[in-house]
Amino acid sequence: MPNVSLHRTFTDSFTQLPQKIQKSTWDLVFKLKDNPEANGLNFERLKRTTDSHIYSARVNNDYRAIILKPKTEDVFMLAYVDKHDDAYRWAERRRFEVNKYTGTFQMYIDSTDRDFNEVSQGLFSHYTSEQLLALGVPADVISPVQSLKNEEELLELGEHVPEDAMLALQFLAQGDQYDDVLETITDCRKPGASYMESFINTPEQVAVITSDQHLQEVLSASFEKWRFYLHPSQLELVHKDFAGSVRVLGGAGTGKTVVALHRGCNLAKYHIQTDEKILVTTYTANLANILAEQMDHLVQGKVRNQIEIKHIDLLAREICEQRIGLSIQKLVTDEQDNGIWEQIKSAYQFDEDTIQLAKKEYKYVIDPEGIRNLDEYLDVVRTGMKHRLGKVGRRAVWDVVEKYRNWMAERKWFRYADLIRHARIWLEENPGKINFRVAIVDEVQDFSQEALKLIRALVPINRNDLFFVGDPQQGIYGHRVVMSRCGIDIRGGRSKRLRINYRTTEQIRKQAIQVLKGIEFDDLDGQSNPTDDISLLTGSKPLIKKLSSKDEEAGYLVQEIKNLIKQGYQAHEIAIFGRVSKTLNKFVSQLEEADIPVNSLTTKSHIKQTGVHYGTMHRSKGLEFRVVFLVGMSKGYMPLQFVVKKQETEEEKQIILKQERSLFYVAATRAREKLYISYHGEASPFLFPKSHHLGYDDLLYNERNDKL
Ligand SMILES: Nc1ncnc2c1ncn2[C@@H]1O[C@H](COP(=O)(O)OP(=O)(O)OP(=O)(O)O)[C@@H](O)[C@H]1O
Repeated sequence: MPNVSLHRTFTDSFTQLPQKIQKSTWDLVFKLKDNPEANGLNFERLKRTTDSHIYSARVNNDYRAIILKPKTEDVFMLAYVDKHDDAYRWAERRRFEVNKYTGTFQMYIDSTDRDFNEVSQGLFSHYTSEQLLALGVPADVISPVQSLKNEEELLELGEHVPEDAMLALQFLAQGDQYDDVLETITDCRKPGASYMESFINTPEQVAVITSDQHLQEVLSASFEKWRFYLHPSQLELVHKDFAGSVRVLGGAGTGKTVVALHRGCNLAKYHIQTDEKILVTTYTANLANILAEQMDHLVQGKVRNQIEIKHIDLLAREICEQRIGLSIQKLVTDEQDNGIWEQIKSAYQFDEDTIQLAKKEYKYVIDPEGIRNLDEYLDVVRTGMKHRLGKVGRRAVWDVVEKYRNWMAERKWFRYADLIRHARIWLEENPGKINFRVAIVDEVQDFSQEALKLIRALVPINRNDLFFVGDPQQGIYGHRVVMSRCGIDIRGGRSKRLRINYRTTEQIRKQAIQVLKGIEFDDLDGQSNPTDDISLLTGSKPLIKKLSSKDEEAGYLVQEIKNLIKQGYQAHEIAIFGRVSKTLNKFVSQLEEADIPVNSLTTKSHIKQTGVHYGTMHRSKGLEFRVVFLVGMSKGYMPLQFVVKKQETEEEKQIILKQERSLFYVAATRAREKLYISYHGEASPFLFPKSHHLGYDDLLYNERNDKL
């Protein structure tokens, strides 16, 4: 029986088909698998293609599938399906090859009839043809590549370069060392491959079908690519047996969540005992919901039940209520918490300076370090705090803190951070009372030190015990952590990076990342963390639009959304984000007036299949949409002048500014295909950053501007 494989372009084209045609295509695949000679398949070689082993097969009267059938091997690879003429046109100039240097399967559009002149100061002038060949650039593509002057021209070559070679070239263009790029390639590929071997070497593009059930799964799934096409760099992280805890960092859209889900699923299936459990956790409730939904796609039944998915606050709350027996009268928000400090001040007649110092010490030292008593506070090293605070000062601070804590305890009021601390202390004092065999943590950059210690206390030290994924550039909650100080020991080989962005186009990624230029991010363990990803997709440049008033901006938004819907975009594939929810009201009401359905994104809401989604930029975390509008991006509102201004010290202001930059980066990278940024009055300095240092003139809201 022949082996059947599906190329990613086949799954892409399949999803676009009407349901009836999908059914016929499905029948075709099964027939092909059983007997390619069967009547009615019209399995015939395409004459016009550059390759002699490309065939078409009949789906029905109108539709054809394009299939690769090498002469010497009993394998079929389905490459594309579409209406007869469109399918033929798609195949016409497409080459299907095994690269003899990398052993990868390569598909690209022939461009040998064009003239390319080698340039002396080109993008790749300092590499020899041999060096480029070794990276997997096909011989025919060497001269187009050597004619390139800049990165933009490289991206324009698009499908004329095979995907794996394009990635290697993009990394080189970005400044990676040649040897490093070559090593990454040779690490995961094997030269001298047959077609079948090349499919296996290229798992990000070709799904090799292993059984009828597998074929059923691939065909009946709704074709989320991430379920079947993983890059070797992702697959390694899913399957590798690690001696201890692992941290995977990568920019937005590099597939960290995808890897975390697959790894959780893989460990649950093959590595844990039936009475053991895996914890999958993240920072917010709605992200935990999304993770649970996606995990349901990967695994069901008994194995799924061994995977518990919960956000960290809920986990801590359950431990506090169900294990420790805490009775929680009220969960205090940040705003209410500020009010409590004010009350302590007037009840005990503390002066403003003492209260402010105590608050700051609580926020940056006592709370993050999980300090329980004065002795611990007197001993602690106040990491990151610029001003010395001696014993007398600390005693004075502790006097206020004790009163604050008593105030909360008497009323049985808690913040989530308190619940995390209580749960952590209880777990450390009661080892083995709750055990997970493995914990997988998504969005680790948003976890506090206490939360990380809680995770550590939940999982005994073992092989593959903890798996963290995150992006320090997306830290929007201001936690400063050093993982090694939380009992989490990540040695060199277990600190990994993902660098290929699968979500956003390179143009959107570039616009988003420029706001972080020159800003230092560490790897959550004190070492620097580079920002050097690349995107696989290309598209149009983000559109930045200046409007003269808020009304005009709202009108513009409505018009653009109407246009997109006319072009075939569904309303739910579009999202609008603003810095604060108040900003959005006007925009939302105008959309409603124009009869465009809308959906608010709240803490617990799910992505729905109807209506344009809207919410604050904080709500955009972890989500993705085909089109994103960032509205109200005016000076004074991005970064939000009010939160920057209310910080006491310059140092605190800079911390908030960094968070605001990250917030912009997060929201902009939610866009898969199109990003629209609009403002009225003066532009946010994040839109056209001149330098990474922002003076206060760049931030202050100009009172003459139209109010948002
Ligand atoms: N190998 C792959 N092939 C195709 N699509 C992929 C692949 N890996 C990830 N994706 C897709 O890329 C998008 C981003 O993936 P994912 O959400 O895992 O990224 P992330 O790194 O967690 O992003 P963020 O940090 O921004 O939340 C998703 O749509 C996902 O389905």
